Amino acid sequence: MFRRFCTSLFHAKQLPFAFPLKPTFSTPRTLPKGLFFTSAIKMADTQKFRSFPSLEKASKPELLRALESSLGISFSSDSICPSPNPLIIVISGPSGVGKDAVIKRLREVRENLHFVVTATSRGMRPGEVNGKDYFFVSKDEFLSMVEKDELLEYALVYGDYKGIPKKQIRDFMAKGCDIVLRVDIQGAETLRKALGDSGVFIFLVAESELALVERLIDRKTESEEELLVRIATAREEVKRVKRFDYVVVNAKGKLEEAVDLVGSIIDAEKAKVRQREPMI
Ligand SMILES: Nc1ncnc2c1ncn2[C@@H]1O[C@H](COP(=O)(O)OP(=O)(O)OP(=O)(O)O)[C@@H](O)[C@H]1O
Repeated sequence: MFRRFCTSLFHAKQLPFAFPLKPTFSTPRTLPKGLFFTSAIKMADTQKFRSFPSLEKASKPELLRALESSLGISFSSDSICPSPNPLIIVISGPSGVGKDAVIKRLREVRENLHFVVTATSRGMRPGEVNGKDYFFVSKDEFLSMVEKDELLEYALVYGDYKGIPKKQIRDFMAKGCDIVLRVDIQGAETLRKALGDSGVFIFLVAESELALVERLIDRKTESEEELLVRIATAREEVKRVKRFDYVVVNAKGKLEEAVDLVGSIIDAEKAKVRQREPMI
């Protein structure tokens, strides 16, 4: 490996174009400047005046010291890439597709995610916990939050206000957490306007329309009328998939696969050279 490194550097001396003076991309995740270029220049000089310990006989620390001394630098054990930016992940999809189910499982299997608790003007129901299920506020308090631009997105749902507090997102992003927002398709569209490309938008779908309808029937939480509305709405909503970044199929009995794919999306976003930069 070391030999290959040296050989390519020696060739680089003869072929200067092999090492462009500037990286060909600019990105928030650039490698530390000078690491390779400085090494290349100094390394080329070293053969003139340094005798190197035998690669076969010298210990690794000896070789490291020799390399540092030859290159005139000391190797840093600091991370080569800066930490990735926190993500804002928006999970959306038609009613009954499994948003809650996916998020519940994601909560169990992944760390460092903050699942945003929505503020609502609706009264607390028995068993609900303030700050866990929702942040319960009065209608006046909610409207004052709207007035002060404290909500990233809000809507009037069946007579009650629901909204996403910006402060909560800011606070958890400052702690290095990724943020997960679970919203309906309309909410996702509003968030897209607010966040643009700085958010990661994931559209959950069932494997087929039939599967989605069966899931809604099995859930047994909707009246006949509600079922009809939800199915009609879902038909329209599926057409909006193009406005999302990713689509994840949550097929019957394959919740785990859907959750794994969401996890992989998060991992891939973390490895992106050009990181998203959420501004809230
Ligand atoms: N992969 C799956 N296979 C089988 N059943 C599933 C799967 N994912 C979710 N379900 C079930 O489908 C039903 C709907 O799921 P869930 O309530 O999570 O949907 P939702 O998208 O959050 O719905 P809504 O937007 O109406 O709240 C639930 O009974 C859930 O347990």
